[in-house]
Amino acid sequence: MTRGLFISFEGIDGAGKSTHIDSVAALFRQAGRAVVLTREPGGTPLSEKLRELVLHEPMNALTEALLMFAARREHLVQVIEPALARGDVVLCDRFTDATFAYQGGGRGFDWQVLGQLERMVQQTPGGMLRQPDLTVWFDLDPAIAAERLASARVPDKFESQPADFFAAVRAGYAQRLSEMPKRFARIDAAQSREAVGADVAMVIQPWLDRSSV
Ligand SMILES: Nc1ncnc2c1ncn2[C@@H]1O[C@H](COP(=O)(O)OP(=O)(O)O)[C@@H](O)[C@H]1O
Ligand SMILES: Cc1cn([C@H]2C[C@H](O)[C@@H](COP(=O)(O)OP(=O)(O)O)O2)c(=O)[nH]c1=O
Repeated sequence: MTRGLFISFEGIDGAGKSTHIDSVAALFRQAGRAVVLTREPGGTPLSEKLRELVLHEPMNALTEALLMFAARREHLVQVIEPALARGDVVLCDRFTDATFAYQGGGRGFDWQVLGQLERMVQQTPGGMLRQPDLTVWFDLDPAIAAERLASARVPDKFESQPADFFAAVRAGYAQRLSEMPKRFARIDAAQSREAVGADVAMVIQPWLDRSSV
């Protein structure tokens, strides 16, 4: 049976993730794979309710971190683990690196405590720590992301944060990459849409090759 594949997409708000995820899904479908396209916070009816709360209500930093992990636990148990067990490709718009980057880097919440929650929440049925096989990080200067977003949409709780918040979020992503370099692919998201798309296709290619054997 084909092995399941778990890919997450990360970056500060406005870095370009949503622009490219559908084309990655199309590439895997062309290679004959079943694709589950999902997102965090969210991905199940309960987790989507938690998303509404966490993106729109002011709250304490620990409450925010716990709600992110509560939504993630449901998402893992109800959607991600069953899909991987079937051998599907799971493409997830944000996963735990976002919690380290936003709640850890951006809000300054304790990194070690996030690590403890990660180990508790992401334990697989077989007792392993579930992590994405590949994390595509759209790395972008917050000033460029802010310019792109200004004309694009009404900001939510995080998107309306000041530039130094996003500089800290970006540093949080860089820290995660330095801790787990093997699963990360950093994309220079300041390039044109076409160039970013080509880089994304390049980092996906080895996983597509494995899909067609
Ligand atoms: N490479 C790019 N150059 C210029 N604008 C871009 C680029 N990639 C995406 N955008 C635009 O920037 C905005 C944010 O992109 P989006 O994909 O929604 O970001 P994210 O999902 O990471 O928040 C959108 O209006 C999108 O059309
Ligand atoms: C998954 C996750 C997201 N977030 C934040 C990042 C984003 O600002 C917001 C929602 O992400 P996203 O789905 O990228 O928003 P949009 O659909 O508007 O592009 O939640 C966290 O703070 N911690 C987390 O663990």
